[in-house]
Amino acid sequence: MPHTPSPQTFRPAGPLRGSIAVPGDKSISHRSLILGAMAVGETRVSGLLEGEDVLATAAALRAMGADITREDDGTWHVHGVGVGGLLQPASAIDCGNSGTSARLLMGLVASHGITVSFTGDASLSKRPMGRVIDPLSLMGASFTASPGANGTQCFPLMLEGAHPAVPITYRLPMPSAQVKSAVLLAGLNTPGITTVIEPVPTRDHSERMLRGFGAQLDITEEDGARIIRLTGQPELQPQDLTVPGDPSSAAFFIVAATLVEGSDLTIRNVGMNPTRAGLVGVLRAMGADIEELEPREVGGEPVADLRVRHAALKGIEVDPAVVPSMVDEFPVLFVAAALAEGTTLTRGLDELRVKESDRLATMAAALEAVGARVEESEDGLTIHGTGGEPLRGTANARIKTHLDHRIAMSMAVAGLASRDGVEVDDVSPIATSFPRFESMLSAVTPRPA
Ligand SMILES: O=C(O)C1=C[C@@H](OP(=O)(O)O)[C@@H](O)[C@H](O)C1
Ligand SMILES: C=C(OP(=O)(O)O)C(=O)O
Repeated sequence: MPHTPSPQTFRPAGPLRGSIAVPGDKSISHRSLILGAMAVGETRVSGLLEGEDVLATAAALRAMGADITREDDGTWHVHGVGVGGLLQPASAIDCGNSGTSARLLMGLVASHGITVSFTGDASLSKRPMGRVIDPLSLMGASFTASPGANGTQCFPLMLEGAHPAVPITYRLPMPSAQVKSAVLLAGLNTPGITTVIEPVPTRDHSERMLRGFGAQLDITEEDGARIIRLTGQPELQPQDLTVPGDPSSAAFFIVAATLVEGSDLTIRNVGMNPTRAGLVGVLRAMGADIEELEPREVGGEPVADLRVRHAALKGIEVDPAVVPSMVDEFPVLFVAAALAEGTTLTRGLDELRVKESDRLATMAAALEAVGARVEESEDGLTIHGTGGEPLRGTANARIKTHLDHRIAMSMAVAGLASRDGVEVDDVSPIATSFPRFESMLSAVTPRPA
């Protein structure tokens, strides 16, 4: 079906005030459905993110035999097929815009004796799949992929799973939780021990949840690398799960409240897993006022309420070591940097070029279009901030979002801190990760009379 864009203008607004709870964590939501589908019996999930990406994972798992339903009270029930129990789907699995669905499901399927076609939207079809094809091929799966730009292997593709698959030891060539998780999920139905070596730690939700479902997972550290060993073919036990709020969704409100004068906003139930919470530390180093209230644990993950008050920001040099813990938050950090006093320098962001869009090029163009001063390098942006002066906004131009939800939401935040407002070309991709973003933003930002 051809995609019909929905343009939208985000205008300057008054202070953000009150209290909100952002929707469930996208990464944890995908994993709770996937591991629920691999358990025998009923897993119950509350707080699941009902965004298009997660719904694509649910539809895929249903097509392969899991029974997944939603109760009127918002609780999801997953009746799993057990490790090794996936069935051949009747038609292609459509992952939509979701890299996480694509790569995690490819891993899951790779050690089942089934053949599956995978498809996705125009954005997903440009993203590199060789990074999961390589290790999954070593495990015995075979692939017929579509050729992408510069010799990459892309969607649509056909995956013929291996049964039995071969356990491997795989050292991640790039910091990617999706690749790590794909290999571990393939390892579930593989006899013996599958090992992933992670030189740079990435989000660890898969590891936490695999243990929670009863898999045997040994994690050690050697020379700064994490070594994760999964014993194959466990019987996973169904769980009652609560998904914490998504720090990547909270990020837009954290930055918006920091930038708009007079703001005092509390964001409840935000996941604070150290492998995800890098943005809070970087914003604090820039001068942000973010208070952590009632730190606690929800569903095996650290969580807190965040009280964010307006503060003037200063540009900094962002340590490349924090990149994996805030990889999806850079687009909105760039907006914060554009309004800070002085220069913000970012490096080590090569992975941003292979997300829903090339987020370095897309954000450099978007910020320039609203009057910011930006220099793009191979692996980062250097941004010379206005020192708090509002950005000009889009005059007669529309920001190109390239089917990228994070660009649309980041530029919506830029609109709040602009003089003339910011018009983005398409807000529909926001529904992939944060369907209620616009209504929540309106609820906490009364328009100036
Ligand atoms: O594992 C996950 O749930 C995710 C991992 C990250 O991708 P990479 O593994 O490609 O870095 C992140 O950008 C994505 O939004 C979600
Ligand atoms: C990169 C993202 O997601 P995915 O890889 O699942 O498409 C994101 O949500 O920013």
